[in-house]
Amino acid sequence: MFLSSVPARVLMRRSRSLSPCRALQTGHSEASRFRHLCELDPNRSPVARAPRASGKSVASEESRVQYHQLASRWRESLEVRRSSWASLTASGRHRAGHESRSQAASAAGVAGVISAAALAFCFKKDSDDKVEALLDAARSSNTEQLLRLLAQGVDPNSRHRLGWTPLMVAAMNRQHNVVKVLLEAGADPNLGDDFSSVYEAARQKGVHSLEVLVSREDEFSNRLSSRASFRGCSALHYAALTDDLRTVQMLLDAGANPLQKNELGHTPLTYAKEGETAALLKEAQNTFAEAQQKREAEQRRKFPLERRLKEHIIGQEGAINTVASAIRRKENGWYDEEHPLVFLFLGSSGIGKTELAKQVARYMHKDIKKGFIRMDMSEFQEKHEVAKFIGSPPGYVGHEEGGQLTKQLKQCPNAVVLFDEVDKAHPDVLTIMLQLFDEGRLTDGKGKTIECKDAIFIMTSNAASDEIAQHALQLRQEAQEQSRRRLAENLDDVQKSEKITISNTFKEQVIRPILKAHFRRDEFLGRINEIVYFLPFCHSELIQLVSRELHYWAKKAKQRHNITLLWERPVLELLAGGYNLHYGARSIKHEVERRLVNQLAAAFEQELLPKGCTLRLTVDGGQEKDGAPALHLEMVGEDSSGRKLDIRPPLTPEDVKYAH
Ligand SMILES: Nc1ncnc2c1ncn2[C@@H]1O[C@H](COP(=O)(O)OP(=O)(O)OP(=O)(O)O)[C@@H](O)[C@H]1O
Repeated sequence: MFLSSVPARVLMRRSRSLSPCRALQTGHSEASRFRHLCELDPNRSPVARAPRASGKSVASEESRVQYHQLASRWRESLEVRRSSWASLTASGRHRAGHESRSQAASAAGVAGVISAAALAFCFKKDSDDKVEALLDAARSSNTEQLLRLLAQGVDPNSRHRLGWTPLMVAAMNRQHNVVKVLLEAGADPNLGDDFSSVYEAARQKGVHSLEVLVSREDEFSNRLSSRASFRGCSALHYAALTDDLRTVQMLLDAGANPLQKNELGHTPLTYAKEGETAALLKEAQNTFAEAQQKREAEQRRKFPLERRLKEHIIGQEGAINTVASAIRRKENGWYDEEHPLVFLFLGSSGIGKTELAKQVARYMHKDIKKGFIRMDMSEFQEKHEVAKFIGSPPGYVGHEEGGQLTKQLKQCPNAVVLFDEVDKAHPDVLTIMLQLFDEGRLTDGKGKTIECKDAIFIMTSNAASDEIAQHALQLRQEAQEQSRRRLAENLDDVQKSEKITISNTFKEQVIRPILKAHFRRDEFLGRINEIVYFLPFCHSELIQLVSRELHYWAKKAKQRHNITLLWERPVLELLAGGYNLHYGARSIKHEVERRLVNQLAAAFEQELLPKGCTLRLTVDGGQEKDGAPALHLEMVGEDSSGRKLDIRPPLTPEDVKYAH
């Protein structure tokens, strides 16, 4: 366990003379000098400076000695507490063994529990001790001990309780042999440090910052600033910090990524001094970037974006192909780098416009939270709401808050930005968007400009959705008629008949005038790279949607109640009948909830579903109130026979009578 409470007496002494907090406040306090910590800008080099030789350095040397004496005393007290715990559990184990022979069964049971807990504690303690020993060996360059522990199966990637790994320790302390042994044993050179700063770690672990400081200095390095943040630093960052060319080379040879950024967004090169190490890292960055580009291109070839998108989106093949082609042009450098990519997604509600935008963001960015910005444009219908969009100018209310769009774009200038229901936005907001699309930059209320030429802007609109839906239905009908005629000759054509394409004539003669009327400006439409059409679902797509929804509930039933759900094609057909053109996939979700999930919940409440049972969904001739065939739940027996569940409607006529 960690040092949990620093004795008050010690704390008082420390806080008067050695407090890191005081060092932080005064900057030039005795404490900060004696500890060699250069309290530099925490965003820049976190390496400690060498102590300055001054008249006061004698005093600071005394304090240093005093501090290390205190630290060793805490360490002793920690050891005492550890060993008393161990002896306590050991005696528990012994007593438990003794009692199980001589006392009653109940006592033996209790002792068994205690001994199991003690055993678990001992195992845990043993493995914690081994990790500690490994870290210790890495720091003190005890390769013999290191090899022995690794041979015993201690994970070379295990972490100190404050977050660093043995490889980081070795890199920071220039222990070349240790670095070599650890890399050979499978240590990952790209792991990032979980340790942030002394104060942050103390806050997170709920312990005194002094304890963290002692650990960091004694068990990692005493050459680092306590204020700087180290989260995300890899072994390569630490090797660059100490200007250790040999370790840098070894880590790079073992596959360390020189482009990896820590939490502050710095690569190892940021911390390297000008010279051989920096030159090596620069070269490695170029080589790594080239190799990475090749790998990504290979990945894209093997697993094209279209396929990735189709894993999440049912149907909408035309939309997926249009978007994927535009992104492919951008990724391969076949695009106009002066302008961001702009799409307009058209189609009725619930057919995958938002979902496609989200999937594009997921593909482009690992951090989907920052990489996907969603703006509901119905919130910007009034002229004065422009200020909410990009922030108010100085002197106006809310100036300090900044704008909703600009704030998020600043954090991720190449985000995927979704402008939902764009046709609802005020014309002044559209003017700002036009500037954004045209110039690829935006100036916020504070006069700061954000460059976002690499962003992808997606607008959605329900304008012309009825016309698109009707046109698509008509095309499908025509295609079906045609395939019916061909059916006798060629069966393969039946499936293909569901794929339709919106004609250019329809786009120009029907859609464009509607969009013009909505946006009232040609230049706005002219800045859109692709207008993407989302069509109503065809029958086979509805079946896929229903099937996906049923699998979702089947998984939940299994996980939560260990109930297995089975169904066959007629169930899919029945539920697909609940499709409503105006609500899209949402109507399928509602239909499944209404017909199936409601019944499951009622049966569960009436205790008709024992744990581990198997239920089959069936469709029978009986009709529900709306005239549709009824969906029933059958309990499946061991011989596969089915017994229909008699689920009472939640509100029976008797209930109604009593309610009155
Ligand atoms: N083509 C699709 N494939 C799979 N799921 C879909 C599809 N279309 C819609 N959904 C699901 O339906 C829900 C609503 O979809 P989405 O938010 O994309 O609708 P939308 O077209 O943006 O409509 P709205 O403008 O009403 O938001 C989501 O849960 C989504 O996963």
